[in-house]
Amino acid sequence: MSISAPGSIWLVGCGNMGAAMLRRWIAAGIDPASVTAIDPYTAAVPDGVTLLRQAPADGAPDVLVLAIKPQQLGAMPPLGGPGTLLISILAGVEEATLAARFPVRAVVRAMPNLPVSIGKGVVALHGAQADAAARATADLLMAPLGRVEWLADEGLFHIVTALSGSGPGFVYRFIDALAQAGTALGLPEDQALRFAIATVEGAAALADGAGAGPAELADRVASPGGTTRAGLDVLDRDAGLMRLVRETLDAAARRSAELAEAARNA
Ligand SMILES: NC(=O)C1=CN([C@@H]2O[C@H](COP(=O)(O)OP(=O)(O)OC[C@H]3O[C@@H](n4cnc5c(N)ncnc54)[C@H](O)[C@@H]3O)[C@@H](O)[C@H]2O)C=CC1
Ligand SMILES: O=C(O)[C@@H]1CCC=N1
Repeated sequence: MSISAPGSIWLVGCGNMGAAMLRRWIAAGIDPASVTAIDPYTAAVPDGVTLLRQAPADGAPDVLVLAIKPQQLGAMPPLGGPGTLLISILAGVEEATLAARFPVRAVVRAMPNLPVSIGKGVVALHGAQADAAARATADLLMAPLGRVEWLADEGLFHIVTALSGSGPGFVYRFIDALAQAGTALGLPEDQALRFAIATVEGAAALADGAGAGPAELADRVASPGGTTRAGLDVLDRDAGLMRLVRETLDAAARRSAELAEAARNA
């Protein structure tokens, strides 16, 4: 997929996620000269991208992408102008909070996840006041990052942030657990990790477009009286895995709501 920049872009915060999105945009064909990264600490940006240690005192971009930590919002000057589209990836921080702080034309919230750096991320979008042009620009910028879907309701961001925003972190824990269990049972450590990663990658790829839900796919792996059923019986005992994952998402979603409240009061 090749795209051209929708005008000038200021990327405020070029850490893990900001840099991941930027790398993907450049790979997708956005002219690096159209991007200014603003970050007091980041080590480097891709060739051709302008790096500033603080935001310019005047001027405004066509698109302002906010990728700082939610806790850093209070220190932000009121960037943007009447023609600017603000896209924020800040966990929890609400559109109304952003609109009150930044004098922009439109606000779109986005919740990406780390695999956007290889174009296999998930990006959820919402913009209650965003017009068709703003939504089209957001779609254009997010398309190279992976699966992009608009949310029907801004309140759903807490759940999406827990599921797909934080989700890679939870999946990495599962991969680690698979690998460590394999190692504990006697496999060489590096081989156990390679097999765990390839198993999760292959299982996810197969589930996408398999025409069957994950429960049915699990049954297809589990031969009656076989090894998988013996293992699934452990995961399913007292709905153990289901409960653990539910509590995990609950905790993450609750934290998102706390971040929203803190930003409202910042
Ligand atoms: N890491 C992830 O997987 C995801 C993160 N997010 C959101 O992305 C945002 C950034 O998260 P990360 O990239 O993980 O954090 P990070 O700490 O890696 O990046 C934040 C960047 O902001 C810079 N920064 C600090 N103060 C600044 C200022 N005054 N002006 C400009 N830049 C400043 C820091 O130097 C750093 O490079 C957060 O709001 C988070 O909720 C959303 C989805 C996934
Ligand atoms: O942990 C966080 O707060 C951010 C938001 C989703 C993923 N990372």
